Amino acid sequence: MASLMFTDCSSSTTSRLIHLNRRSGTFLLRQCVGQLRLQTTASGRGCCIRSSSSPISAISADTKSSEGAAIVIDGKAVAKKIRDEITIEVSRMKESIGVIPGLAVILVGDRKDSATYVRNKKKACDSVGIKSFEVRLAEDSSEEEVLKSVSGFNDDPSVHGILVQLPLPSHMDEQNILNAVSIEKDVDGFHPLNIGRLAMRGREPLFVPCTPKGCIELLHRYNIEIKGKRAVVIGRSNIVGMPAALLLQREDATVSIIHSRTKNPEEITREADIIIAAVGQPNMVRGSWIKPGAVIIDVGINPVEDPSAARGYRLVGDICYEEACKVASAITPVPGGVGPMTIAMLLSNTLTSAKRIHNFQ
Ligand SMILES: Nc1nc2c(c(=O)[nH]1)N[C@@H](CN(C=O)c1ccc(C(=O)N[C@@H](CCC(=O)O)C(=O)O)cc1)CN2
Repeated sequence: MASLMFTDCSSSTTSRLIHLNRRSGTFLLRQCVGQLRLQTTASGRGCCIRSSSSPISAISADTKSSEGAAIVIDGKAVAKKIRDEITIEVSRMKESIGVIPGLAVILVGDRKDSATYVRNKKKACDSVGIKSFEVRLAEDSSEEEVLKSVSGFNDDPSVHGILVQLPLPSHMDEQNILNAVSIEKDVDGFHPLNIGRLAMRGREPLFVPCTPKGCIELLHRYNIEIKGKRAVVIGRSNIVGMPAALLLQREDATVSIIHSRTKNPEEITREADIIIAAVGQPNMVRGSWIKPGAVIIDVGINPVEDPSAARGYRLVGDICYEEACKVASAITPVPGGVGPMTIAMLLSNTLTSAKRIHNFQ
C-alpha cells in the first residue's frame, strides 16, 4: 500500500495522511486521463503530471490544459542543465586564459537555513569548477567587521563575485553592507545601482538578482510566452517580488503587484496569465484564485510541521499546489522548482562577472 501526503490548504500547519489503496489509486488515475503516470512529487504531494523533466514546446498561458492537470516545471532538472553548460564554459575559460572564476560568500550568524544555503552554494561551485571563498562571522559581529570582509574581497583579483547571505542579524544595516559590494562583483544583483538600472528603460544592470532571474529563465526554457501577458507578482520584497515585477515588465508583460495592503488580491490574481508568488505564506493562493490555464511560479519555501517527515517538517510553497495543479497549465513544485534555479543563476552571474572582468567572450 502506497501512501500520499496531501496538504490541507485550509490550514498551513496541519496535514492529512491519505492511504492510497488500489481503489483510490484507480480513482486518481481516472482523473488524470491521458496522463503519463501517477506520481508523488518530491514533497510527497500527489498531482497529475504531464511532463516533469524536459522543457516543453509552447504552453499557452490563455488556455487550460484539456486534461485539467498542470505541467510540472522541473527546476531541478533545468538547474542541472544550466550547471552542465556552466561547467563547459568554466573549463573553456581556464584552458584559454588560465582564469578560474571565484565566488566569495559572507555568512553572519548561526541561522541553520542560511548555513545550509551557503553549504549548497559551495557544493554547486565545486561541481562546476568555480573557486569558492567563505567568511563566517559570529552573530554578534559588528557591521565594521562585515564591511572589512567585503572590502577585502572587493580588492581580491581572484574573486569575481561577492555575496552576503541574507538575512543579516537585526543590529546590522543591510543596505549599508550591500552598498559596499563592488558593483562589478555584485552577483546577487542587490546593489542599488544594479536595481536602479533594472528599473530604467534603456539601461542594463550588470547583474540581475538570482531568484527572479531563475523564475524568468524557467519561463523561457519552457517556451512560455511572457510578452503581452497579464502577470501578477504576489509580494514586493527587494530580493524577489520587486525585481521579478521589473523583469516581467522588461519582457513586455502587463504587471500588477499584490502586497499586504492590496484590497482585492483574489480578484486581481484571477486575471493573471502568469503568477509569481513570493510572499512567504504557506498555501496562501488557493485554486479559486487562479484563472484556468495560468502559469504559476511559486517562490515560497515555507516549512510546515509534519511529524511523518524525517526532519519533522516539510516545505510547501505560497500556492496550494494540489488545488492549483488542477487549474493551472504549468506550475513549479516546492521543493524542486525555483529554489535550485537560485543557485544555478548565482553560478551563471559569477561566470558572467569573470568573463566581463577578463574581457573573455
Ligand atoms: N544573499 C542572498 N541571500 C538570500 C538569497 C539570495 O539569493 N541571496 N535567497 C534566499 C536563500 N537562498 C539562497 O541564498 C536559497 C533558498 C532556497 C534554495 C533551494 O534550493 N531550496 C530547495 C529546498 C531546500 C531544502 O530542502 O531545504 C528547493 O526549493 O527545492 C536555494 C537557495 C534567502 N537569502
